[in-house]
Amino acid sequence: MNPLLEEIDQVQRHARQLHAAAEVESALDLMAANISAALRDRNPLLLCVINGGIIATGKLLPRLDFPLMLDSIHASRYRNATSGSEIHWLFTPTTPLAGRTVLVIDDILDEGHTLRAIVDYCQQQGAEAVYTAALFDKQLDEPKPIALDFVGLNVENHYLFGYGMDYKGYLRNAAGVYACKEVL
Ligand SMILES: O=P(O)(O)OC[C@H]1O[C@H](OP(=O)(O)OP(=O)(O)O)[C@H](O)[C@@H]1O
Ligand code: HPA
Repeated sequence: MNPLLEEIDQVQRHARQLHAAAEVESALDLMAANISAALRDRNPLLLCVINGGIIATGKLLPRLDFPLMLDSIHASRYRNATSGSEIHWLFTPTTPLAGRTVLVIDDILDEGHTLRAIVDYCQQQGAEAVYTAALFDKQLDEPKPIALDFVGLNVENHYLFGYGMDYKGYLRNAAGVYACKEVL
């Protein structure tokens, strides 16, 4: 077998499930209700943070029954690795942000540098208000440079995969939240 696929298989087989799909789906329901209450009358522009935010965004959209627009932004800090470095901007939204209420949607807030940079970018583009949502907020001991307006679940401090979160580019499609076994 391809050595990377073999590693992915090992990681998946040794991983520990932290949250089952049903729990994440209930968290999405609650998140959508909170987003609706806050943004129903704001004609918001939703920004999906590619790649990780695709599942969170795709699952939230049909739960929101008010006028909204969708665009995306691609900022990557991990680039298929398990620790972050500098942010690479791969593309920015084509929809003008000036004067808009923007809701940035991602899979996970980890150290918070990616979301901080995206919010700064939206503000520099003249957005009137910028809200943030992530399906998961990793519980760290250190303070983060940004807090979420809408969050699904608080998650333990491990390297995770599933519901959009990847291990070396794979396992985003896992239907649950899994912690990789720590390599000591
Ligand atoms: O809070 P931080 O420590 O900045 O990490 C969170 C970011 O890291 C992941 O993206 P990644 O850079 O792995 O790109 P991806 O979306 O393609 O997975 C995730 O989707 C968030 O955007
Ligand atoms: O725990 C994580 N898993 C996957 N991608 C991530 N990006 C930041 N933290 C994580």
